[in-house]
Amino acid sequence: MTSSPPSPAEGLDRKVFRDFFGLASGWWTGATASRAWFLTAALALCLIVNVGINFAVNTWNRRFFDALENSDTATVWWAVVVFLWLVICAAAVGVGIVLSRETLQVRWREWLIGSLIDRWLSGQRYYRMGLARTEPANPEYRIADDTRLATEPIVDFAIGLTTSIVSALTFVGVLWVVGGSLTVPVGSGSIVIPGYMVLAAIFYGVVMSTLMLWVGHRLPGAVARRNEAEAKLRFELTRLRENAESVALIRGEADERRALGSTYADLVQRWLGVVRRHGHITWLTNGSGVFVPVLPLLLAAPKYLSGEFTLGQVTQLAGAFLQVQVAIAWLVDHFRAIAQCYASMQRVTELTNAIDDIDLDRTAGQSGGVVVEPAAGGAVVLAGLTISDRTGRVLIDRAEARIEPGEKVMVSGESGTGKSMLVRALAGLWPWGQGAIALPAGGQIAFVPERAYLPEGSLRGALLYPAQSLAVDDAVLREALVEAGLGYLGHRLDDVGRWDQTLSNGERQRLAIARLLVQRPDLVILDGATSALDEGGEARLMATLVGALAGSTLISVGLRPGLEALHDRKLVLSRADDGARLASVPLRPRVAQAAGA
Ligand SMILES: Nc1ncnc2c1ncn2[C@@H]1O[C@H](COP(=O)(O)OP(=O)(O)OP(=O)(O)O)[C@@H](O)[C@H]1O
Repeated sequence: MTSSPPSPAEGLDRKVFRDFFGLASGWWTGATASRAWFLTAALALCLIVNVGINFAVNTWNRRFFDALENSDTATVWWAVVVFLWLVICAAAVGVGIVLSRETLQVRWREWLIGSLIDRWLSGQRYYRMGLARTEPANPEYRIADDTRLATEPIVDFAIGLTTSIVSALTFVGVLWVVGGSLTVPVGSGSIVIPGYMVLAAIFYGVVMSTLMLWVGHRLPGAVARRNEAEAKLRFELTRLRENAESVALIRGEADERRALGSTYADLVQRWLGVVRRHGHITWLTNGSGVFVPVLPLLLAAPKYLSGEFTLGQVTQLAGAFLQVQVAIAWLVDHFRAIAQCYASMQRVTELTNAIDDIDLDRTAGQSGGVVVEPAAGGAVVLAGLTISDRTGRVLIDRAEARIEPGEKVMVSGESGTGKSMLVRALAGLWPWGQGAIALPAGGQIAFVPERAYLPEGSLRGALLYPAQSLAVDDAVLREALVEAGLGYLGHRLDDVGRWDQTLSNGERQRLAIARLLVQRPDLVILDGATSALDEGGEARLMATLVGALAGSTLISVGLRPGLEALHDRKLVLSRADDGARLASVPLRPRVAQAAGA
């Protein structure tokens, strides 16, 4: 059962922003910089022109209402024509904003996904994080969805911020110039408040934003916790699907249902927490939504009634007040999106931090790390190889071995003595420990685990994987299938499907061996690669492999004793308290057996 997802701290952590922007700003500085800056500049230009159009509409309002008040028919008609042009310009700039904004979002996310996938896949980090148990839950969701949920709102924030600043400067100017000062009688004298509409607009905006921050500061944490619970539910459903056969065979549905029910109940609780906080925020947003259009009319009313303002000026001031409000309180409008975005940024940075940590682990292992290097001469050499786990517990102690080119060596030992660890170390996937492994330089190396990976696609693709570009004749592929005991699949080379699901365990293992017969690597390392076959079938398949790859070095782990005859030597791991010991045991010469097989 997976553990409950961690609850992110409430509030916003600045490190998350720093880490995320450190990562995501690479789009503007790397090879993609010219495209990134072009889209950014295009968007900024559209936004500035858009504020210009808003200013023109605001001025238009004043002219139009003044003309109505003065029954000036000629100006009213002129205003109608100008308005039609303003509509066309507003529509065109709107299209410009949508296209530049969405293209920027798509391209930025494309870059971010690409760079995350590169970081995740390179150096087998996707696998090593699992081994080290430091992988954050659902990395695939973080790469596929959180990148979108994090980047899209940031672009929208940037748009809101740019529009707000330009708009605030423009319309504060309108309020200042058109609104003028207000003279308030006090006792026998009076007080003059200069730019009173500006002061009122700024005061109202700041008060509302502060209230919003105060009421909404717990929302980001609540959204992050809900997203974690969503991710857990998805993970558990996926895990159930992946283990469908095992669960179905032991009739585990009721237990799974109970576990899923408790996960879903937790999600619902966290969701309701978000709903409650949205409710609190809506008090403010809706109240303010009704109040804001009326407030400037109330503020302008005294000067209109005293004849200082025309109707046009009142309309213009009301519009400008609203624009300043929207500008100052842009945070209010975007609060929910910030919360959503923060949670996703956090999930992306958790993944990149885990990736960085696994690299640190590799280079700064307590004992210097296992060094895997190519060496001339073609031999596989283990020199002072100690393999430990991440805590420093020694699993294999100071192993020494030299496997000559073409030699066939069997690695055996009781369960848990570290045979698979040795294979991981040979593959460069287990960094913890010390000592050195030399592998043949330039030679092709194939690792075949117990459950061979078969990609989706044609059978031909599965046989050639990962050397898809290898030009191999169909006859050779069919011959390999026949030799591996899969001759009946020979006519299905181009059949596309999920071969990993349609083949049985034994067939999958035979296919992995057929792959070796096609690709003919110089060094083959098998880890339980034929364990699903019956003893006779395994012996025949191994004899075929040994015979076909006579010149290749073979290291095979976990094979039944009956196969000793096909190997030159045995490396035996024997359990000891301070780490298993590796010893070399000679076997009878195999030439005759292999040839006779
Ligand atoms: N990811 C891991 N992190 C820490 N320790 C691990 C990890 N995987 C395995 N081990 C431990 O390392 C030891 C050796 O495991 P390994 O899988 O290499 O044994 P093995 O000899 O291949 O066993 P078997 O024959 O049963 O497959 C075991 O004690 C196991 O618990």
